Amino acid sequence: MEGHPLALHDVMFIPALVAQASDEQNKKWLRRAQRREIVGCYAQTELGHGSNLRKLETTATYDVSTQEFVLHTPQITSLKWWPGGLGKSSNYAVVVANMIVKEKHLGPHSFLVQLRDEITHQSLKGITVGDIGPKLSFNAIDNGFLGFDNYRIPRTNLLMRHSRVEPDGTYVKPPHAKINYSAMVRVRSHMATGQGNFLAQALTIAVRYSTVRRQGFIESGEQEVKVLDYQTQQHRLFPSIAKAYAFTFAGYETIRLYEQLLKEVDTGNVSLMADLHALTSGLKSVVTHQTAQGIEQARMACGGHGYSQASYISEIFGVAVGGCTYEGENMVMLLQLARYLVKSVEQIKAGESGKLGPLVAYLAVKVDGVDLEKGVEEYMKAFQHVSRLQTWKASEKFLKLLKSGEKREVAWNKSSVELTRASRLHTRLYIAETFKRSVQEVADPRLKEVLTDLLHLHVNYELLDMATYALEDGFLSSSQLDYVRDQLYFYLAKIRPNAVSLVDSWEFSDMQLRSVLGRRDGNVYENLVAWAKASPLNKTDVLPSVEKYLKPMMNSKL
Ligand SMILES: CCCCCCCC/C=C\CCCCCCC/C=C/C(=O)SCCNC(=O)CCNC(=O)[C@H](O)C(C)(C)COP(=O)(O)OP(=O)(O)OC[C@H]1O[C@@H](n2cnc3c(N)ncnc32)[C@H](O)[C@@H]1OP(=O)(O)O
Ligand SMILES: Cc1cc2nc3c(=O)[nH]c(=O)nc-3n(C[C@H](O)[C@H](O)[C@H](O)COP(=O)(O)OP(=O)(O)OC[C@H]3O[C@@H](n4cnc5c(N)ncnc54)[C@H](O)[C@@H]3O)c2cc1C
Repeated sequence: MEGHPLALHDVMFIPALVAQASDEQNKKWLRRAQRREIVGCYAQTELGHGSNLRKLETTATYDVSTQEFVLHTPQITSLKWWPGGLGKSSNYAVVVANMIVKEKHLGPHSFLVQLRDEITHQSLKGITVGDIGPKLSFNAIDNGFLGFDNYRIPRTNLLMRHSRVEPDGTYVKPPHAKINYSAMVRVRSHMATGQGNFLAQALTIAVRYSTVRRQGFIESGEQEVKVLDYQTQQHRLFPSIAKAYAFTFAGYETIRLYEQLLKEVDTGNVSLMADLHALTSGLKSVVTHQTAQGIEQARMACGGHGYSQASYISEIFGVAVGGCTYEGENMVMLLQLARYLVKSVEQIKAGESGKLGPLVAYLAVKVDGVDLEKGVEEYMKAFQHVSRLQTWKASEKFLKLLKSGEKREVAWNKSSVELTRASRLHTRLYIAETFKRSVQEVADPRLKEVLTDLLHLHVNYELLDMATYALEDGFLSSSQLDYVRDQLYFYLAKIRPNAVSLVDSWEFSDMQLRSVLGRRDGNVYENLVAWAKASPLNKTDVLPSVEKYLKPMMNSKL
């Protein structure tokens, strides 16, 4: 859970080679990387810039006389900073640098760069590399810094699957300007399943513990109740169980789309790139945020013992919450999706609704009202309505500011909170729709029934959470919201008997969970005592600090 120093080798280094190095280059590098003869990382972020890639400062200047690129770190803010596995483990890196050929700045490009000697592992001359120090979590990963002092690499170390620099310095452009961002798009495509998994771990711990923990009464005179029987506890945990399933289903879809994109790009078709970028930008942001919230609620649902490291939930939280920042800070990525939404609105206004992609076609179709009692399809229409309403409002705000003479960037900034709201609603619609589609496809009737309950819980919880938007223009009445609330409480109670099975079905082993509270056998109290006794502070009855500090204080006459 704390991460693995070679994680980025598998998660980004190899995928970057697969997607961006030419077949010829990969004959040399890929097999070696796959066999782990070389260990790599993905070095893009710098001390001064992470979000705004166009301002990366590391330069790769082509020297036509030697047919080499000269990598250089011009100032302190240009140091690579954060890449996982860079500090101590990697001897190679895919380095993203601003490429300069014949004095022309050609923007960020990826290079394979050797950092350390393959035998001694010592850093090479011209390279400064090290670890950035302890972090909130992920402390088994050596996130690192890296500087170049006019460090030379062969021309052929530019990853040349999509763009090239010929020996004479002729630049051959890629088929899409952002194709070099593919390693990030890949991780973003996988993040919904990855985060769903983190949320699932925390929920397994909290739900299991909530059936062991007895405290208080619902009806007087009986045995104290399992805390999972409280409606508030169910409300804290069950909507997140639904989300963990929903994120996993949505993630399967984005992984499939990414694989499709890879194949299409190889045949020169880059048409899916904009759609997938918009989709994964929004999904990564919403899923990481809701996962962090869900894990924190799971921790609190375990009361005092949730705060102990014996719960292990704090470590899961630390790792998962990193996802709000890495692979694009959430606000920045929500605004990427917002660009796509605003463009869609502009298309509709220009009478080109027919050209809209399937995920945004609903923006052009108005619905007057819904009958929620008819079922999930009507909820989908309600989600579409709130997303459409907010997307149009935010877009109109931006377009009006533009029309009034504001500069594009200023108008964008003044509309940005509203735009991020639109992106979230659009993404939550997508999650609900993929959840619905996935449940409909389940063949086993008993499984389908339980998952359908979770789906109903999800749509009621989500709609209630978006109620302000739905009430704003009178689309939903307050009596409809009362119906949504009643449904929500109905499904909380209906799911209760299946709650443990729903988390057990994720099949985490005790070794994976590392939680005293979430043990499969439920022997929480005995093991909490054993865990506490094993604490380093309990190795001796009297600590050295007693002689050193406590006694002088206690014996002092002052
Ligand atoms: C087996 C798989 C494993 C995966 C597991 C993951 C699950 C988690 C589980 C465990 C975790 C263990 C490991 C953790 C790993 C953590 C590793 C972390 C790594 C990193 O963080 S790497 C660094 C990531 N950095 C970023 O993400 C930077 C964010 N910034 C950007 O991406 C860009 O700067 C930008 C997109 C914000 C803006 O780019 P730019 O300035 O160049 O472009 P704009 O002017 O804004 O837009 C112009 C135009 O381009 C379009 N565009 C932008 N990007 C793309 C793209 N990628 N594809 C297609 N199109 C793109 C943009 O939409 C604009 O279009 P329009 O003009 O609007 O049409
Ligand atoms: C655990 C972890 C692992 C990482 N691993 C890697 C790795 O392997 N390789 C790698 O290269 N990098 C890695 N990173 C770096 C990571 O990708 C960046 O930190 C991330 O992209 C955010 O960029 P930043 O740090 O520049 O944030 P900043 O952009 O400085 O964000 C600060 C604030 O400014 C806001 N902001 C910035 N730009 C805008 C804008 N245009 N509009 C509105 N608000 C804005 C943000 O929303 C945020 O609130 C890792 C980071 C972490 C935490």
